[in-house]
Amino acid sequence: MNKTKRPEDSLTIMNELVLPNDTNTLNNLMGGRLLHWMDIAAAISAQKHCNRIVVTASVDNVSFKQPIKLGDVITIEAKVTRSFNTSVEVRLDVWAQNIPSGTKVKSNEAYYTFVAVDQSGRTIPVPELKPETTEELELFAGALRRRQLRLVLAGKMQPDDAVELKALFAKS
Ligand SMILES: CC(=O)SCCNC(=O)CCNC(=O)[C@H](O)C(C)(C)COP(=O)(O)OP(=O)(O)OC[C@H]1O[C@@H](n2cnc3c(N)ncnc32)[C@H](O)[C@@H]1OP(=O)(O)O
Repeated sequence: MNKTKRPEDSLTIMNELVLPNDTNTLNNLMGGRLLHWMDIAAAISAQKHCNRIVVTASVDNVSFKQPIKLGDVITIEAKVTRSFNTSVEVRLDVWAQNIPSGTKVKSNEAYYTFVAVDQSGRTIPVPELKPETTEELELFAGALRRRQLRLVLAGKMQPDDAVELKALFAKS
């Protein structure tokens, strides 16, 4: 059976320079280009955890808080937060750095879900994840609720079965 992994084992850091071909007419990074880079970084991270081919199953809400400008350096950090049966959740943090002015701002956060598949596209089990730090334990706990929310929204889980998610809204 698959060996247990740590979140650190899947850490992936990707850098990209925003070039003219990546921007709109206001010289801002196109959202679709950033989502593409995020998908690649997250897929590499999921593959490091699974040691398998992975496919993107879903992308949670990604908000663009402020424009990223031409010439900025994008840093995308991706790490697996939790594994389930055949799927893993990957968290992404994105920063935009303007090297001449010395500024670096957090621009995006997101969660992507990947499913491990064999050469025929059949889903296969993934290794267990053992969180270690306080932050990793918090992300691990939250991953169960985020999974329930995305599966309910995708019509793949009955709301009544989303026990941990519903508990968030229960009156004490
Ligand atoms: C890196 C890339 O960009 S790859 C290219 C883009 N992605 C693709 O082409 C993927 C196309 N989609 C597929 O191949 C299929 O829908 C799959 C493999 C993702 C899921 O197949 P399904 O037949 O729905 O499989 P099934 O219902 O058995 O679920 C398998 C796993 O997917 C998860 N899953 C299915 N749909 C979703 C969803 N919308 N969101 C999150 N997880 C999902 C399930 O929870 C399950 O995880 P678990 O085994 O850990 O509990």
